Amino acid sequence: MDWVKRYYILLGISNVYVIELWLFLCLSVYAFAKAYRKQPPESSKKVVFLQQRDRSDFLIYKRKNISMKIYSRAQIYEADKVTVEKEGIPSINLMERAGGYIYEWVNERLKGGQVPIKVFCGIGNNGGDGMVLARYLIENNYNVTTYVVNYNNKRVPDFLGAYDRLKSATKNWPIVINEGDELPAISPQDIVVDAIFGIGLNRVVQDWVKALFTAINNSNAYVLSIDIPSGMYMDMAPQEGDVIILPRFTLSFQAPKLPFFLPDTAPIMQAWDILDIGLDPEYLATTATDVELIGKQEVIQMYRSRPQFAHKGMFGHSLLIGGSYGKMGAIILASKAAMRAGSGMVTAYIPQIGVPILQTALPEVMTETDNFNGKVFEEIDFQTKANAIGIGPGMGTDSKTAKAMGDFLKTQKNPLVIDADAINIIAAIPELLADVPALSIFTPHFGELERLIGKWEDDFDRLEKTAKFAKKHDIAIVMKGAHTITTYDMKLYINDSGNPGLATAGSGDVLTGVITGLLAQGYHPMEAALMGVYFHGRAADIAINQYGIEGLIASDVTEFLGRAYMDLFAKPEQPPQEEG
Ligand SMILES: NC(=O)C1=CN([C@@H]2O[C@H](COP(=O)(O)OP(=O)(O)OC[C@H]3O[C@@H](n4cnc5c(N)ncnc54)[C@H](OP(=O)(O)O)[C@@H]3O)[C@@H](O)[C@H]2O)[C@@H](O)CC1
Ligand SMILES: Nc1ncnc2c1ncn2[C@@H]1O[C@H](COP(=O)(O)OP(=O)(O)O)[C@@H](O)[C@H]1O
Ligand SMILES: [K+]
Repeated sequence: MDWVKRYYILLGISNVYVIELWLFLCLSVYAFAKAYRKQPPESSKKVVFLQQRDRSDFLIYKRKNISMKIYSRAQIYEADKVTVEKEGIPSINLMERAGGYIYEWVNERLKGGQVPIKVFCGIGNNGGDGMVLARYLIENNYNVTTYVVNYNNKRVPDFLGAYDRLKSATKNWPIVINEGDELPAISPQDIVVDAIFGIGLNRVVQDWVKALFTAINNSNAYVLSIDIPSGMYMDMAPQEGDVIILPRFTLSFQAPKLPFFLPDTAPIMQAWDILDIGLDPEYLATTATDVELIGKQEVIQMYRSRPQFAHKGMFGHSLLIGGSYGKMGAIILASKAAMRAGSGMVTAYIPQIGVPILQTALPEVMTETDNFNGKVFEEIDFQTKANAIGIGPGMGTDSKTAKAMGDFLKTQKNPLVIDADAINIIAAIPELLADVPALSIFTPHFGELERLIGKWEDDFDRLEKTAKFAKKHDIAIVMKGAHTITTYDMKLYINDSGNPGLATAGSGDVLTGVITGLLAQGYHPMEAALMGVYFHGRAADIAINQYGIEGLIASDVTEFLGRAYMDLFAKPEQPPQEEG
């Protein structure tokens, strides 16, 4: 190594050990500087993971202390704009931040593992996020191939900026895929990052891009979608022939998107999480949205605790009207649920034939009956001074009952809870709607809803038609199902609790009782509706720990209502402390 010696002599240093030490120090400084340059921005330490898996086969997500609004596309773009203006940063810095957060998320899980990662980027800002992620991965020695899916010649400036930064950081330049090119081979061992389309997708995707989506879906690779699965629209239902990327996981920025909760698209979302990318908190907090997610934090704000010297007269008298020969169980379920929801007193108004059944089943509940000895109601006339009335469970749609209900509605001024056959009667005789008190709460499942408002084309059409119907008649409509959505005054409230165990006979009757019981306690009808739906779902979420999803029956939900209340203020479980 003559050249090394000559170099030492040039520097006037003869002691070879000192030289080695000097070389070692230089190399260390260089390595440290290089490693430091690779770190994602400091702000990315604030990554917030909002959800976690409760069961591996069925996912129930929990959110941390964050109030969830569901923003429109225009509002997200505005949040973006306000954030960069307020922070005085170029918009590409926000993209860097978002890409840095995703990198952290991936790195925490892969810990440097050499799985082949294929990052597919579009040419918009979603593609830009993918480019930033790819650069961090490459700089940190992951095994990455980056692709540009060239579906449009309008490459946006921040995408181009991120593209240039990637090209100057590595010789490993992205492979551009154009229409007609052979699609890359994807193996089941790959990780695919889907940054092709984000919330900007606004029309049907070209066929060759659909073919790429299909290849990704058929590859069996682990797919991570950025912000929203490519091919899923933010504000409209999938169109005939659409292909949507099917991710194992979606990392969505700042807040969930509406299609994550709708029956046509939610099943695609195997699992998802929210990344807080630091959009302006003031804008997020003060912007009113048409859609909100209702979970524990929102319900805590509505909940009123009981004073020490409380007596039953302070918590209202619920009247549940329903039941018929063979269907007395429905009104029993509703009445008991009203008691468990905290109603001070409960009376069931039932046909005479049901009195012994109800009195045997529920000692706490009083009964009133009509003056006829039939199997169904022939009149609805009672003495009970009720604070809230729920009507419909098990009532039947006999013409005599329908006539009795019409007469009853004419006498009512306060909001009612209207369920099951009471909805069916109104759907069959729409003139009755004129006599329904303002702010009454209808609780239809999809079949009852269709009878009430007519057919719909898809989820978005259903939401719009239902919201308009509710607005026109000044009522609230609780669209029951997975992620029950309640609408009033053109706003939508998505429930965040519940599980498929609730798909069992009588669980809707329980919900009617819960909402009526809350209304009787003096909650505003919208509070009663939103809290009722939440508690009902939460009780079921707790109950399945004991009964399992298949084993859950409606009365179990009632039994666990108290636990759902207690859970409002339960401390979150602490993860086990690591030793050492
Ligand atoms: N605040 C945040 O949350 C932040 C969000 N960020 C990220 O930005 C993403 C949204 O980006 P984006 O607006 O550029 O849209 P993106 O989805 O990349 O699509 C690109 C363009 O494609 C076009 N286009 C639409 N449909 C088409 C079709 N079928 N076939 C062909 N072209 C079609 C359409 O343009 P058009 O042709 O209609 O003018 C569209 O603009 C967002 O999801 C998130 O990842 C972060 O970077 C920073 C903070
Ligand atoms: N897959 C599901 N996930 C969450 N909740 C569900 C699911 N299926 C049904 N539910 C809930 O269970 C209840 C069913 O009500 P309904 O169909 O009226 O039952 P029933 O007529 O038997 O009383 C509703 O509150 C609905 O939101
Ligand atoms: K995407």
